[in-house]
Amino acid sequence: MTQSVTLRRPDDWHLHLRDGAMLQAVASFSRHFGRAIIMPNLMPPVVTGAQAAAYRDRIRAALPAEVTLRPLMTLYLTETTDPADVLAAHAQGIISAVKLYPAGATTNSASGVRDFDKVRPVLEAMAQAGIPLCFHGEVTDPSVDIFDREAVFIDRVLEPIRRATPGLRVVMEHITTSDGVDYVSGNDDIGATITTHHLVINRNHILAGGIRPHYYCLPVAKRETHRLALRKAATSGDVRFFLGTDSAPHPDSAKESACGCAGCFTAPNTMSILAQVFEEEGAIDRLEGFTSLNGAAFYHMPPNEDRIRLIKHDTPADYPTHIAAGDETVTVFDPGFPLYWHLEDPA
Ligand SMILES: NC(=O)N[C@@H](CC(=O)O)C(=O)O
Ligand SMILES: [Zn+2]
Ligand SMILES: [Zn+2]
Repeated sequence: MTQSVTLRRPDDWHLHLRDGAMLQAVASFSRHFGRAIIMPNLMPPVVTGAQAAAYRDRIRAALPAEVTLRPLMTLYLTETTDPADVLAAHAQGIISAVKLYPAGATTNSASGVRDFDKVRPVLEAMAQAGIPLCFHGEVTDPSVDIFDREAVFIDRVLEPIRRATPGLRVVMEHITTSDGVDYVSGNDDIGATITTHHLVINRNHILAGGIRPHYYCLPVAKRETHRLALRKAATSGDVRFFLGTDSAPHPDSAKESACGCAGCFTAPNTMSILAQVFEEEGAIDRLEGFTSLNGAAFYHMPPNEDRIRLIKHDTPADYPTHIAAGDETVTVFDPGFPLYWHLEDPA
């Protein structure tokens, strides 16, 4: 008997599409999504409404005509961001959210925030206008162990900012710990994205039996208990948790290096992997909430009207192991198991 599941078209609430040749190479791998929150950590970053509008137009131009993916733009918050520009970009429908990177926390985050008091006026304006703030939730204090940086961020940064700015709606991006799950579950005005890869790998996958640069991302995958907590949260039906793939392509030459950069490229096979994960958890009926309903509700947008279908076959789906991007290659995330769920689009 063939198993199949029909979902409202999913959305990706955290996606890196990059720019230039990389954008051209990766954009259509996200074609099965209805909308995607586009991360602004380009070099240089997307900091003004005008830059966001120009980047949105480059993304649209990179997508084939038949692809319906709608890019939802974000601004990269800096200590000199002008609250009036944020409000205007939002009022004009150019941006859907603002992204806060603690300076130095992750790829292209050097222009991020060091002194959180400096961004208080912007955050207050955002709270008033109902503009969501997306956090890369890790402290950068070198004395904090890399595996503890998310938990420490909650206590030192997230909770104080939320207390000081009542009504600010925040998304804790790509949570990786049970601390993140517990914090989000116990609060209002907060949502969390969970990536595909953090539902699949723990830190052993990166480090045991040889170092695997294509499993290295930030926040770094944690121990198995945390992966299990993420799987439980994603499949729980709690509307605060939704999909943000954090698909983050890098050239293989930059990953397979003495100082390899962070990011997993999961756009091509994300939906097949998620169907497998949700099936394993006995929660295939909750996949739609996670991929297609909860995030839209958080962003106060209607769910997509059209549907996609996933069908379980006897033979694994055929995904590329690498794609070409200009003169470079990019490795596609390998979940380590065969993918029997095939995406059929449209239903
Ligand atoms: N997640 C990652 O490991 N990398 C992202 C940045 C980010 O989302 O933190 C990237 O831009 O490559
Ligand atoms: Zn991040
Ligand atoms: Zn990201």
